[in-house]
Amino acid sequence: MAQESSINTASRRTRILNNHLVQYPSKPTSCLQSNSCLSYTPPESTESFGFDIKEMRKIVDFHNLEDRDWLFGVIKQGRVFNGKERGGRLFVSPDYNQTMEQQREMTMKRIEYLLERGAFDGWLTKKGVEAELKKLSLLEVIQIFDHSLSVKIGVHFFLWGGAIQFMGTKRHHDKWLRDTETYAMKGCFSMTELGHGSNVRGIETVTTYDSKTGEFVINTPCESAQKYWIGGAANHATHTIVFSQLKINGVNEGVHAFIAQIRDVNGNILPNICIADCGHKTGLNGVDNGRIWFDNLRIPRENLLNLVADVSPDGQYLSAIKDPDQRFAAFLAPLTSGRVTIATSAIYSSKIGLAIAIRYALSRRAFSMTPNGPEVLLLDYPSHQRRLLPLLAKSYAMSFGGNYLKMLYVNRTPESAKTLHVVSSAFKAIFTWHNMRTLQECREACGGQGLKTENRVGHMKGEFDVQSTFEGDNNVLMQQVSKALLSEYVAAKKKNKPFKGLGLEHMNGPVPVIQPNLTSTTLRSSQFQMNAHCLRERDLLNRFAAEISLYQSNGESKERAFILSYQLAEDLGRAFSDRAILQTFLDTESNVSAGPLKNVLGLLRSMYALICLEEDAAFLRYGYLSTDNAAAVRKEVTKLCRELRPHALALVSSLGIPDAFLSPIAFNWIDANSWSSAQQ
Ligand SMILES: Cc1cc2nc3c(=O)[nH]c(=O)nc-3n(C[C@H](O)[C@H](O)[C@H](O)COP(=O)(O)OP(=O)(O)OC[C@H]3O[C@@H](n4cnc5c(N)ncnc54)[C@H](O)[C@@H]3O)c2cc1C
Repeated sequence: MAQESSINTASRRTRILNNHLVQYPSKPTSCLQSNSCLSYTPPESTESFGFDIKEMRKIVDFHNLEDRDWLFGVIKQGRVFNGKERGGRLFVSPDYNQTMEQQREMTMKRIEYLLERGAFDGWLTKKGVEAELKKLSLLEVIQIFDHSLSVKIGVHFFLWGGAIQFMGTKRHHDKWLRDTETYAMKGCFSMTELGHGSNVRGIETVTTYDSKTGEFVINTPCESAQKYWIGGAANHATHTIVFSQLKINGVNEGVHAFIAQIRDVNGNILPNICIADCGHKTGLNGVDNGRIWFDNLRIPRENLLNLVADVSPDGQYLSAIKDPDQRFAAFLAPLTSGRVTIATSAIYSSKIGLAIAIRYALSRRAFSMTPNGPEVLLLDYPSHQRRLLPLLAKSYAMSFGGNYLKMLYVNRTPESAKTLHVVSSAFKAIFTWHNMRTLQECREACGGQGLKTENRVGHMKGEFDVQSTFEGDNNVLMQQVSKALLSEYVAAKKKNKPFKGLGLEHMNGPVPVIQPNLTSTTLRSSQFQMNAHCLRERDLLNRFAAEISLYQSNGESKERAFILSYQLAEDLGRAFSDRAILQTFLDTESNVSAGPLKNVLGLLRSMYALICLEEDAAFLRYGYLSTDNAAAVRKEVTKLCRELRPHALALVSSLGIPDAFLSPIAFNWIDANSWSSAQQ
C-alpha cells in the first residue's frame, strides 16, 4: 500500500490500478496549465497524400480485404480483446501484465470468442484456393492483435490439422477434421525433443508394432527424447501428433507420425503419459508450451498417418518410396504452411513497428536547427529517415514477396514442390530476421516511449523473436536453400542443359556488366538493379560450386565440404532471396498503371534494390561494385530517403493495420499521457 504522506489526505483520491493502490491529487498542478507546454499536431492532413492509399492497401494486402476488415471489427468489439481508450481513441492489445497462467486462459477465451463468431468456419472442411487464402488472411489479422493467439491457433489448425490433412488419408480426415475445426478436441504437434530440434531425423522417441493387438506402442527411451516446446501441451491439448522412429521387426524405418490422445475431455492427463510445463518464456506467454514423456503408450494401428507409408495388420512395413531420404522428405513436405504463415506474419509485425515509429517521428520534435528556432520533427532529420525509410521499403518489397509465396502455396502442385520448399525456407528466414531488426530500430526511434509495453514496438521484439527458431531454424533453412541451388547447378552442368526453375534462368544468358560510373538514372533503372542482383547470385553460385568441388577433390566428403563452405552458402542464400524478392516487386509494379501510385512504388523499389546492394559486403568483397559505384549507391539511398519522406505517412497508412491495432504514440500522445487520461 502507498505510504501516507504529509499532504492532506482529503485532497487525494485513491483507486486500484493493476493491484496497486494509486494515489494522486484531485486537480492538476499549475505547470499542467501553462501555455508553454507542447501541443500535439497531427502529422499531416490526409489530403496531402500524393497517391490513393486505398489502392495501395489493395496492392499490399492483396487478398481478402473484406474478410480482414470483418475480423478487425469483430476483435475491436470483443471485450476479451481488452480494448482501452487512450487519448480519446480505442486500442486493443493483450494485457501482458497478467501472469503467464492468466495470459494462457485469455488466449483460450479469445479462441472461444472467435469460434462463436464463425471465424474458423471452413478452415479444415473447405478446400480450394479461395478457402486457403481466406484462412491465411484471417490468421494475419489475428497475429496483428497478438502473436500468442495466432501461434496457439496456428498449432491447432496448421500443425495438428495440417498434419492430418496432408500426412493422413481419408480415415483420418473423416475422423478428425470436423472436430478440429469446432474445437471439439484440441490438437498439438510433438516433433521437437530436448536433444533434437533442427535435426528431426535424430529424434529418439521409439514406436514399435504389436501385431497381436494391432496397436503401436510409443516410448520415450531417455530424457533427451522427451518432447519439448510443444505448443498447447502444458494445459489445453487433448491430442497430439507424435513424431517417432518406427521400428518394425527390429528394423528402424525412420521418422513417422502418429495420432495420440493425451488428455480426456475433462482435461485430465491420460495414463502412460507424463506432461510438464516449459515455464515462463521471454515472450509468447499466452501459449502453453509443454514437455511430454510416453511410457508404453498404446494407440490403434489406424493412428499412423499413412499417406507415405503404412503398416499392415500383420506387421509388414509398406511404402511406395523405398529410399529413406526421399521418404523423409515426402513426410515433411506437407508442413510448408508453417513457414508460409510465419514469413507473412513477420512482415505484418514489421509494418506495425514502422507505422508506429514513423507516425511518432511525424509528430515528435527534438532540438532546433537554428538558435531559438522551432524544434525539428524527428523524421526531418536525414539520419532518422535513413534509419526508418529503407526498412519501410524492405517491408513493402517483402510484402510482395509474401504475396507471391502465398500464391505459390495455395496453387501448389507436385511440380512446384521444390520451388515452394526453397522460396518458403528463404523468405521465412529473411523476413523474420528483417522483422527483428526493424522492431529494434523502431523501438530505438521511439526513444523511451518505445519501451512502454502499451506502445507495442519494444514488447513485440520478445513476442516475435521465436520466429527465427521455430518451424525451421533460420540458419539451417538458409543452408537448405543453398544446397538446393547447388543441386540445380550440378544437375544443369551434368546434363549440359539450361537452368530452369527457382528463377535461375538468368544464369543461361551472358554475364551482366556493371558500368564503371553509375549515374542516378542508371541506379534507378530496374534493369541495372536486376542485373546487379543476378550478377551477385550467379557469381556466388559459381564460387560455391567451385569451392565444394575443390574440397571434395581434396578428399572431403560432400557433407563436410558443404559445412566448410558455410560462408559462401550464407552469402548465396541471401543473394537468392534478395533477387527473388526484387523480382516479385517488379511483377507487382508491372500490374500498376502509370501515375502517382506507380511513381511511389518505383521509389520504394529503387530503395529496396539499392539498400540490398549497400548492406551486403559481397558486392565490394567480390568486386561487383567498384568503390566509386558503392559510394554512388550510398548517395542515391540518401536522395531516395529525401524523396520518400513526403510520402511517409501515406505509406504507413496503406499497410492495412487499423489505428486501434497501433498504439497511443502513433497518434495524440500528449492527450494519451494527460493527467486526466492517467485517472481513467
Ligand atoms: C516458443 C516455442 C514454440 C515451439 N513450438 C513447437 C511445437 O509446437 N512443436 C514442436 O515440435 N516444436 C516446437 N518448437 C521447437 C522448435 O521447432 C525448435 O526449437 C527448433 O526446431 C530448433 O531446435 P532447437 O531448439 O533444438 O535448436 P538446435 O537445432 O539445437 O539449434 C541450436 C543452434 O544451432 C544451430 N545449428 C543447428 N544445426 C546446425 C548445423 N547443421 N549447422 C550449423 N548450425 C546449426 C542453429 O542455427 C541454432 O542457432 C518450439 C520452440 C519454441 C521456442
